[in-house]
Amino acid sequence: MALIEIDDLHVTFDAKGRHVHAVRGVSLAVAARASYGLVGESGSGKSTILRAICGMAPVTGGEIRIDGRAIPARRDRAFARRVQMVFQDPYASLHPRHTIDRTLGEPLRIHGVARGTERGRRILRALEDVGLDPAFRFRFPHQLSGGQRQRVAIARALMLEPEILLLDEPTSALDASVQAEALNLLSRLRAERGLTFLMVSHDLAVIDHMCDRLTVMKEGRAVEALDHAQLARHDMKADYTRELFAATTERIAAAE
Ligand SMILES: Nc1ncnc2c1ncn2[C@@H]1O[C@H](COP(=O)(O)OP(=O)(O)OP(=O)(O)O)[C@@H](O)[C@H]1O
Repeated sequence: MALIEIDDLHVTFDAKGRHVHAVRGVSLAVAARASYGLVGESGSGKSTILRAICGMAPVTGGEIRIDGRAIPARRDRAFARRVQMVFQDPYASLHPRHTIDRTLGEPLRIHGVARGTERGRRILRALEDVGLDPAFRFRFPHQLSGGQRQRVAIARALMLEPEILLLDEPTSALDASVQAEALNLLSRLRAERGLTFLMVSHDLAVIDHMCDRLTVMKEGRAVEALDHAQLARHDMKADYTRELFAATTERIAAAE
């Protein structure tokens, strides 16, 4: 059985008289310890799928299951301990007036795990795990580079030792070299901790590098699901996937 199962998911936003059917019957299954990608152009509904899993988007049809169980309508503490999300923009997702110590300590405090010196030890270990010097502990987000801030966001997501990370364009706000380092860090952490990733990117090259399986999204629908080997063989059925692949190959060739 897959760890994450999404079955005929629909998400519909009704805002200011506008009716947006953002996700239109998407199904997918993510095996435990796998890394699964969602790729597609802007507005295709990728982020909305991650938000729906976290209870941050209105599900109007279908079901999401984790370990065979429908996720609770109100995502409870137990859910937060299993599933965490990392957002694209670490500056927006970190509180500007909280030190890194406070940011990393917050999940522990809320969940009542590790107090006093043990909490401090966990914070230092979390910094080390994402390759940040202990000196960063009492700094503020504006004193860090974009790559360092995203490492803090990753560390925060891992504080409660979740099984699943939902990654929404986790590196697209970063420069190319910093992006590669952050992707390598995520891959290493996944291997070391046996994490399961569901990762969104508009960049097929990123998804190809990171994921063993992917779904291509367009206008709220899943166009096609492929595994790594099919992608390598260019074994794709949909014209849209082929176009996306050709555009990525051209971009990489132009950059080299
Ligand atoms: N809170 C919201 N209220 C109204 N419409 C929304 C909301 N969030 C997303 N949408 C709409 O849902 C559609 C899918 O958006 P979504 O952010 O999931 O796309 P995406 O593929 O992740 O693209 P991007 O990379 O640009 O975020 C878009 O048309 C978007 O405008």
